[in-house]
Parts: sequence; C-alpha cells; structure tokens
Amino acid sequence: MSLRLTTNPNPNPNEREKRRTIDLGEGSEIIYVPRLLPYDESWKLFDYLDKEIPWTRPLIHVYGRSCVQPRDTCYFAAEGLPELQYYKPHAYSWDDYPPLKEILTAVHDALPGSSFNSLLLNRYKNGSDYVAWHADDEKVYGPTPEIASISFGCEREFLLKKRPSKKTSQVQIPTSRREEQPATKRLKISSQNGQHSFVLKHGSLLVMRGYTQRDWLHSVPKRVKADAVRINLTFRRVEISIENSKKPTFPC
Ligand SMILES: O=C(O)CCC(=O)C(=O)O
Ligand SMILES: [Fe+2]
Repeated sequence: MSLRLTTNPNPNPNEREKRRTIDLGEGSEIIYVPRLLPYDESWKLFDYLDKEIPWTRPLIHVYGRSCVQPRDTCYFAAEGLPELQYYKPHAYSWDDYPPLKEILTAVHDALPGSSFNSLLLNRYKNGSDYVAWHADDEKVYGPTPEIASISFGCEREFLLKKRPSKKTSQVQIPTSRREEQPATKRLKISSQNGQHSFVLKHGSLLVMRGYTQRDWLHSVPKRVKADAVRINLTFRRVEISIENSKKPTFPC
C-alpha cells in the first residue's frame, strides 16, 4: 500500500495555521497540529494499521505485580537499538510496513531536525481501554526526549499534569500564560488547575518536547462514551549508549 504522502502533507492552509505551541513552562513544550495528515488518507492508514499490524495485549510486570496492558500494542525499532526496560517487546522492522515509513516522513517534514528511530503503537478498542498516568522517561530516550504522537480514528482525551519532582518545584501555570493561548476552545484544548487536556483528532500530531517527560505525566483516561477504535503512534528516538538504565514511571 502506498499513500504517496507528500513532504507537505497538509494541503489546507487554514489547517496548517492551527499549529499551536503550548509553553508548559520551565523548558517543557507541547506542539499540536490538528490535521497533519489529510482526512481521507488518515482513514486509509487507520484501516491498514488496524488490519496489518501484529497487535498484542501483553502482560506487564510492574512494582511486583502483573497486569494485562489495557490496550493493544506493537513496537518497531531500527536495527541494533537497546531494548526498552518497562517491558521487552519484540521489535519489528518498519521496512516491512511501508505506510509506517510514509507517516514517519510526514512527521520528520513537520518537525525539521528530528530523527526518530523507534515507534510504539497503541490500539484502544473502545473507551474502556486506556493508558494510565506515566512519563516516557526511560533513560534510553535521553534527558529531553522528543515524542511525536499521531492519532487515527476515535477522538480521545489526552491529559497532562505536572508531577512533583526533586528537580523542580511544583508550580502552577500562571493564568496569564494560559490566556495567551488563542482559540484553544475551538481546537478543544483546555487548561484547568495546571492540568492540560487535548482532544486528539483523527490525523493529528501532538509533540512533547524539552523536559515534558521529566516534569509532567500524561494519560489517555477511560471514557465510557468513546465507542470506537483509536490507533495511536508514538515516534521516539532511542539513544545508542545506555548504562544504568532506570525503570520508567509506567504503572500499566
Ligand atoms: O495514546 C496516546 O495518545 C498516548 C500513548 C502514550 O502515552 C504512550 O504510548 O506512551
Ligand atoms: Fe506516553
């Protein structure tokens, strides 16, 4: 399957203008592009991913207990990268899945200077599937990981909240800064009590940058009203040298 995504995959200038950068403060930043990929192509990609990806629902061992991960998952990585620590998934090669490479090209075009070499996919069958509060802070990603997240299918809420940290004090985002962000309501982005909420649209891109993994937690909570499948791709960069890998903050 070839979708021939162009290097500028967003043909609608109005959509392109909706790219938002949200400064979380203290070196953490979110970028949100509501339509990175054209709507119809995004549905073709959804169907392809739903059918062709070798999804599994693994058993995860954390904090001395086991739980079935509450969503389907699959992992892709360039050859020779170190393993992930929070669970050790089989690493598939995206050479065998050309549409994944086309999506990666679109992401690289949108984020000049980025160079992702691994990909974690999630499939949420309905609103009972979720990802709990966590940070993607495995040492393999380095101190300031850039994580690019693409969503397809059912819109789901993505939440961010500040986490208590030894390195930084727990500071609320000033109201004034929140008000500087234009048109957040139209884009279904909101902030309350220092917590941020994004409704991730079909074909959208959300990027976490800077110290977001060190200072913030994120989640996709259960939503009873979400009655359809959502597929999410998170592109990451694994650094080659790892020593003393630390366990990530990933409950389930
Ligand atoms: O599904 C999402 O939007 C987020 C997934 C996520 O946080 C992860 O895979 O680490
Ligand atoms: Fe995550």
